[in-house]
Amino acid sequence: MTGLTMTSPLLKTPATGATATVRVPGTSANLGPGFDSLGLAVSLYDTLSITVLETPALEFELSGEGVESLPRDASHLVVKTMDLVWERLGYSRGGLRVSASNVLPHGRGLGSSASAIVAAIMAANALVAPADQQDDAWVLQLASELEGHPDNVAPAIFGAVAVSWQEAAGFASAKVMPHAGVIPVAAIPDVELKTERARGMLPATVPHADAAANSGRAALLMHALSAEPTLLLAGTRDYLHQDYRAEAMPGSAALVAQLRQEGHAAFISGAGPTVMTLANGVEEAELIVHRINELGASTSMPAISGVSWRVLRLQVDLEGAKVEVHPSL
Ligand SMILES: Nc1ncnc2c1ncn2[C@@H]1O[C@H](COP(=O)(O)OP(=O)(O)O)[C@@H](O)[C@H]1O
Ligand SMILES: N[C@@H](CCOP(=O)(O)O)C(=O)O
Repeated sequence: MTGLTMTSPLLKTPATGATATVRVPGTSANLGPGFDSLGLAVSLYDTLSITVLETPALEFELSGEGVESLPRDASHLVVKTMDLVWERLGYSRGGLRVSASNVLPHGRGLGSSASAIVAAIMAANALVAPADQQDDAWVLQLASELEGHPDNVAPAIFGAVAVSWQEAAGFASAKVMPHAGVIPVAAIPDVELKTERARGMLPATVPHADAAANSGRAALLMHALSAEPTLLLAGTRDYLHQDYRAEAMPGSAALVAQLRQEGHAAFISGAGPTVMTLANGVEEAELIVHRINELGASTSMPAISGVSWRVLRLQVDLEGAKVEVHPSL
């Protein structure tokens, strides 16, 4: 490691030889009625390691999701995001080795782009001189700006359940610990839906009655999630986005409807098409896993069985993204 050097009178460079490693959870946003504001972190993790090279090369060691399709140049989301961080902090990039082990599926509503942005910001921030490093509130602000909404990035940074909002001063978020009985079950279809496309399906305005009903459910959901999980089914009812997007994910819409009819708190995870269900305890979680597999195998509901589902019983991640630097700066 050669330490921090000056490339011009104005720009510093990150410490060559140092490696920052970030482990970042995936997230499930909206949780039904919390469009663009609520999200929770789940126990699926991407790992990103960035090494600052002495040469100007960009090297990529990618594995897992997106290995065939992600760019291997400065247009890679991680590199673009790190460049922006360093520009804002008065640094310039030289060469980098980007090693990414991607577990989060892309375009499925589990916040892969948000987690990649958070990991990149945290890695870039950890590689500048300690005096230039920024706090988590700064990370939240920049990540929300880049993602366009805070509901995925906040739980990816802080873990647990995040309630996020925006005002003149910027984005902010409160961390809420879930009741220990809450278990997320993800049903991930083998089809992708870009968040951008799903956002384009939303109307510019909604009826006041829907907005009012949605506010009540969002408030109820926070009580259900933190104190009374028997109310999760009522608390996860959404009026603002799921119906408008259903035609882009008919199998997911059918699965949500069927699980809710059977009494389980199912909703579209983020912009979809993953279906997330919040179980109240292990017994209900096992029942939900069994039931989704059964519906997927039965010919009686072709909208559901026409899709191939990967069903995962998860946990709520309580800690959020973690970064380590070797050797330490
Ligand atoms: N780990 C990653 N590294 C680089 N780019 C990523 C990564 N994860 C996601 N992306 C980019 O984000 C896109 C998916 O974003 P989006 O449509 O918002 O879906 P998601 O719900 O998974 O966030 C991918 O197609 C890819 O371009
Ligand atoms: N509130 C956003 C959430 C998008 O989440 P993602 O995991 O699909 O990126 C929306 O509903 O558009």
